[in-house]
Order: sequence, then C-alpha cells, then structure tokens
Amino acid sequence: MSGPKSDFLRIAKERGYIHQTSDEAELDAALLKGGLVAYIGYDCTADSLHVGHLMPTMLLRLLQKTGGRPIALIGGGTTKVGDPSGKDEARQLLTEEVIEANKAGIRRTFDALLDFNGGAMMLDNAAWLDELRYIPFLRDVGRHFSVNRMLTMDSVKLRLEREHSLSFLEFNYMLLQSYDFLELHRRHGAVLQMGGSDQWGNIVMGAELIRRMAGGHAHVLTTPLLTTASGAKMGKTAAGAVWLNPDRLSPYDYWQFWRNTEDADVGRFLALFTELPMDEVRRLGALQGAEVNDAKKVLATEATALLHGRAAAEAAAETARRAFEEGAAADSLPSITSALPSPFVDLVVQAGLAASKGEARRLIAQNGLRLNDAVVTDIALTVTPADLQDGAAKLSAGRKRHVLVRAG
Ligand SMILES: Nc1ncnc2c1ncn2[C@@H]1O[C@H](COP(=O)(O)OP(=O)(O)OP(=O)(O)O)[C@@H](O)[C@H]1O
Ligand SMILES: N[C@@H](Cc1ccc(O)cc1)C(=O)O
Repeated sequence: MSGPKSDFLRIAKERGYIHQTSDEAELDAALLKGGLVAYIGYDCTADSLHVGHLMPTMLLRLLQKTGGRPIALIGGGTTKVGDPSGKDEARQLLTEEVIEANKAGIRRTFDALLDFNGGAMMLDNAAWLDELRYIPFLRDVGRHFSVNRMLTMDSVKLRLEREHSLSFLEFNYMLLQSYDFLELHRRHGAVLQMGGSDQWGNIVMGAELIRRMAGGHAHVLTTPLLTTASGAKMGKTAAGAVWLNPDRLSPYDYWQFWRNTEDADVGRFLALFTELPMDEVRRLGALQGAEVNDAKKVLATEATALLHGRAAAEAAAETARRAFEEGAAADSLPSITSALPSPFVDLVVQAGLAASKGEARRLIAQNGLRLNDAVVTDIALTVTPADLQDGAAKLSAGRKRHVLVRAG
C-alpha cells in the first residue's frame, strides 16, 4: 500500500501517533467514507488524567478534526474491576464516592480537547456494566472467550510468568472492555477502538466479539507508549505525575514541564503535542545549540495553549521569562556542592530551603518545591547528574528562594 489516503491516518502516521493497527488498508477505506465512530476508554483511577493519556486523546481530537466522531468513554464500571494490563499488581479498589469524584475531574480534559457541540460524545460504561446480570452475561458473552486464549494475553501471561497474583476479578476485565466495544458498536456504530500499546489485547478481543455477536467488522489502533529520549515512561517522570487538570498542576508548572524537555525529544513532542504544521515542526526540531531553547519555548506555549487556553499559556511564558531574567541578572544564586545522585529532600535540607526532611516532604505535598523550575510531587525523587543544566540543578522553594546544586 502506498500510504494511507484518509486525512486521519495520513496525519496520525506523519506525526508519530501510531504503534500498531489491525488492518490499515481496511481502516483507511472505512475512514474515507467519513463520519467514522471511534472510542477510547479511560478508567477513573485518579481525579485527573496525566500527560501519558494525552497521546491517545490527541487522536480523538484529530479524528474529530478530520470528520470522524470521537467517543470518550469514562470507565465508571471498569474502574471497579481494575485493568491488569501493564500492571504488576492489582490496583487498590476504589469506593463509589472516589470513582464519582475522579470521573468529574477526568471530564475536564475532554471539555478542553473535544467539541461536544460538534459531534463528540462522552459516555460512562457504568450505564451498561452496572446492571449486567452475571449468569446471562456468562452465557451470552463469556461463552465466546476461550480461557486458553486469555492465558496467552500479555496482561495475564506476564503476571503468571512472574508468579504475581492475578485475581479472578481482574481476569474478567478483558471481557468487560470487549463488551464495551460491542455495546458502543450496537448503540453508536463504533468501529474503531484506540488506546495505548498495552491495550492491544483487550481491544482485539473486543473486535472479535463484535464479529461473533454482531457480525460487524471493527478495527484496532494503538499508540506507542510514550517515553523520553532517555527511556523513562512519560507521565510519571522522576518528579511525579504530570497532571492535566490545572488544580493538580498549574498552567505555569505545565508550561515548565514542556520547557524542560530533553533536546532529543523536542521535534517528536512538537509533532505529538502541538498542532503546528509539520514544516514548522521540522524546522524547530532541527534547531541546534542554544536555539533549541527557542523551540522548547514554542513547544511549551503551544502544548499549554491546547489544554489551558492561549491566555494562560502566554501568561506562563511571560512569568517564566521574568523569573529567568531576574535569576540571570542576579547571577548570584547561592549554591551548594553535593555528591550526586542524592535524594531531593536531602539536598533541600542541605540548601537550607527546609529545616528538616519532614518539612521538605510537607512542602512537596503542597507543591511548594521545584527542581529546575518543575514542581516536584514525588517525595522519593533522586537528583542525578542528568538533572544538571550548565553544571547546576536549581532547587526552589516558592517563587523566590533558589539554590543551585553542583556535583562535587
Ligand atoms: N506514557 C504513556 N504513553 C502512552 N500511553 C500511556 C502512557 N501512560 C499511560 N498511557 C495509556 O493510558 C491508559 C491508562 O494507563 P495507566 O492505567 O497505566 O495509567 P495510570 O493509571 O495513570 O498509571 P499507573 O497506575 O501505572 O501509574 C492506558 O491506555 C495506557 O496505555
Ligand atoms: N482499560 C483501559 C481503560 C478502558 C476502559 C473501558 C474500555 O471500554 C476501554 C478502555 C485502561 O486501563 O486504560
């Protein structure tokens, strides 16, 4: 095949969103007919999505822009079960109240990225999963699932191989996600499910269920698991999760997160997390030396504008510029020398930014400490030589107190 003809697949490929598809040519043909309905499911495990969720969600946005109909499916039902995919251990079970609160938080990101007046839909699988009756479900849906086959799926196999327990509750997750796909196919004509690469097995099983129970043809598309150039899974960085809701992580801190992108990631992230034309992305991605910093600022402002609006993004850029200029003008920030790697809290105490490790941890809980201008949320964070920028890492308490750490 000479490359996809539909705008959605062509752009998704060019910008780096695709890891695997079930049948690219057939999906392309279905997309060309217009109005294709696709969904992504999100479990309500926290009251905000994080930056790792952004990559698949950008695809829902692209689908809408290219004439398709995206469904953001909130997993009010599946969260009660817990997906074992990509997880070494069972998740802690959440109460109904926590799930409800998390749902409300998650919705806010979809409001920012999708147009619900223009055909996008937001649904909750609790609507059909909560009322399932066990025996009828086993008879109608369970009989299409071969346990032999389920045992070969990564989500199950990896736990068995590592001799980590997989509860019977979790073992059912695959059936429920598959049933969601069938339900969305029947109710809304969904023919494509997308997700991160760890969702491949769950999605394929759903497409098969649609074939068996509805005689329909459904497609699968997964995105790569987002890692930084140095190999860390993105979303949960060393400094903690990068949340999408502004009350969890302010637009300023979100801007700083993108501003601190590693040089080698700038082009890739501009393609994935901004909507700048690809010519511009390639030009910015090719900048070298000190100019890379200009590309990082564009990335930070464009990515922040998508989520929090242009005004908040520009305000963040301006605050950062002023903070930098003041810091540079002073050029007299106090500095300490320490062996690296070292726990962040130890350095904070050594730098005099907190009186004790306990106080440092409390400050972290209040989002009061930063490393290189990015807010730190992980009390166990370790500062390594990779954190040094021009030979020093910057620790900050609040907006005004800064100390440089040099390796010694
Ligand atoms: N770094 C990432 N890159 C791409 N997709 C991701 C990333 N992180 C999470 N996802 C996707 O988001 C969905 C939810 O993932 P997951 O349940 O692992 O997130 P989480 O609950 O916030 O993370 P965890 O509990 O592991 O800290 C999955 O479909 C997964 O593929
Ligand atoms: N299993 C997905 C969430 C999901 C839930 C329900 C679905 O129908 C689809 C996806 C995850 O863990 O990220």
